[in-house]
Formats: sequence, C-alpha cells, structure tokens
Amino acid sequence: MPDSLPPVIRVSSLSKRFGAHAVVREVSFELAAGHTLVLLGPSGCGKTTLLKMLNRLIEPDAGTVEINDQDVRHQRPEALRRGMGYVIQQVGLLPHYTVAENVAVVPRLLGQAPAAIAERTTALLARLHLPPARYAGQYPHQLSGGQQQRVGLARALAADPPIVLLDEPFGALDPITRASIRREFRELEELRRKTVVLVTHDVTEAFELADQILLLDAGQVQQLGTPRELLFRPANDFVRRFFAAERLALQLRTLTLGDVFPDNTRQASGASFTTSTTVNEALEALTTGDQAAASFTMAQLMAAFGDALQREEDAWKR
Ligand SMILES: Nc1ncnc2c1ncn2[C@@H]1O[C@H](COP(=O)(O)OP(=O)(O)OP(=O)(O)O)[C@@H](O)[C@H]1O
Repeated sequence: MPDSLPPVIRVSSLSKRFGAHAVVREVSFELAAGHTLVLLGPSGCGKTTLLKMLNRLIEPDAGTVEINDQDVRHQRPEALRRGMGYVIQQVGLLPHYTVAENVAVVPRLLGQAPAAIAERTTALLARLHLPPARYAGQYPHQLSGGQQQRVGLARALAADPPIVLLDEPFGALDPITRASIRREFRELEELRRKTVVLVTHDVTEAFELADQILLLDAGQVQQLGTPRELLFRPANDFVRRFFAAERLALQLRTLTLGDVFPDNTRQASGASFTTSTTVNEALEALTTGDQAAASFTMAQLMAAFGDALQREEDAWKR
C-alpha cells in the first residue's frame, strides 16, 4: 500500500477529560487507507476513550476527527457508525438472536436485500471457520469465547465498511487461542483492504498486526511509528521500558531474513522462505524439523541475527 495515499482518518489535538481527570491529551495522528494502526499502552491510558471518539460514542472536549476529510461533528452519528465496523471489548452479541441474525444486524438496518444478506453471512461465517450449516442457527451462549469473538468480527465486517474499529478483539481468550485467532485474522482477505484501528495492551499482538503503533501513557502520545521504529529508535525512556521485557522476542519477530542475510538472496530465500520471512518464523520452521528447506543452520541464523541487530543499532545511532 503506497504511503502517498491521502489519510482516511486524521485526528488533530484530540483531548478528553472526565471530571478533573485528563484521559486523552492532545493526541494527533493520520492513518492511510488500508493500513492498521494499533493503539497500545497500559491499562487506563485512554485507548478505549480515544477509539470511541472516532465514531462519536464519546464526544471530545477539544480537537477534531476527520474521516475522508469530513469533520465527524458534521455527520450524523448513526450514518458515521454504519461506515465503520466496531468490535467492542465484551463482544456484545445479542443473546436472543442466532449467530446469523447477529451478523445480519447492520445490513438489515441498511435495508439490504435478504438474499444478499444471507449470502454474505454464509460466506463470512465460513471464512471465519464457523461452518454455517452448524453455527448459523446457534445462539451466542452455545458458543465458546473464541467463537463468539469470531461472530463479533463477522458482524463488524458484514456491511463491508471501509473502516473497522476493534477494541481488544481477542481480549477474552486464553493465550493459545488468542495467538491462533490472531493468525487467522491477519490472513483474512476481508481485512486486508480495510483501514483498521485496533486497541490492545498486548505488545506481541501490536507487533504482529500493526503497520503503525501509537503508544500512549496517561493519555499522551509517547511515540507514533512502525513497530521497528519503536523497538530500535525509542523516543524516550517510557517507550524503552515498555518493550524491555519482551525485547528479544520482538526483535526476532521484527527482523526478516532479508535483514539478516542482506548480501545473500539465496540464503535469505531458501526453498520455503522469502526475504520477508521473520527470523522468528524461520526459527520455528527449523526447530520443527524443516532444516532440509533452509540453506542455513540455526547457528548461522543466530549469528547473522546478532550481526543484523548490531547493524540496526549502529544505523539508528548515526
Ligand atoms: N465515562 C467515564 N467516566 C469517568 N471516567 C472514565 C469514563 N470512561 C473512562 N474513564 C476513565 O478514563 C481512563 C481511561 O479509560 P480507557 O477505558 O480509555 O482506558 P484504556 O486504556 O482503554 O484501558 P483498558 O486497557 O483498561 O481498557 C480510566 O482511568 C477510566 O477509569
């Protein structure tokens, strides 16, 4: 996606207080079409409040939100929200509606034809690994937490909105289910074309899903940048400390074979790898016995990774 595209979402000096508590302070960012911005930060730093100001579930005290160059204050909240899918923290499925009825809520409100709605619902459920023959007629309480979150996602995508807002969409899940749903989510063609703003406090999740991360603390932007920038060029001590505990794991996920074997395309793209395979993915493949597919050993990979880290750090120092 070229970065020269005009921003779809432009937020300028947005602020919100609840009583004496300044929850969001002078936040600004721009997000281009088709990109994913992750709002990251510790609990209570203002992520949800910021997200809800984008679709006017919360009105700011100061600052502006523009969607496609239109100030959202000049749009009717209902019309605005129909153009933005929204997945809330608690999933929020309607308990007396079946799975299919839950998914169809927004398309029905929009007056779409029943046959088109049914077709879309069936396709989305299948795509999200909820075979419609089995799940379409079930009720939310008959589903696991992970299945409910998938229905929540299907509902947010049902009317094919260009923008999707996701508040801790995998929050209710155990770490293993969370990692596997996240993988499916990343590969979901439906989402690739969308402009996504996603709230999480999970650093790994942020690194896996974000084009850009907005790291907040106490309502203030600490840094806005790519995962790589936040990791290798932290703007301040808060940013450095925020990633310290998971630094190595994040470096393994951020650097690619193209980074670690810059002068050797053959090594960087062995039989089952490409230059954009992350070091972490290559390590996983090697430890699960895929050595035959690689043109390097684990020891060579780790040595090259060490050199690449050094190059990264030297480059940022300059
Ligand atoms: N309606 C409200 N009235 C008063 N205080 C509120 C309201 N909504 C949120 N807050 C406070 O604003 C602060 C930021 O809340 P917010 O939900 O935006 O944070 P968050 O970063 O999303 O947190 P979490 O990750 O825990 O969901 C918190 O201290 C919260 O208690």
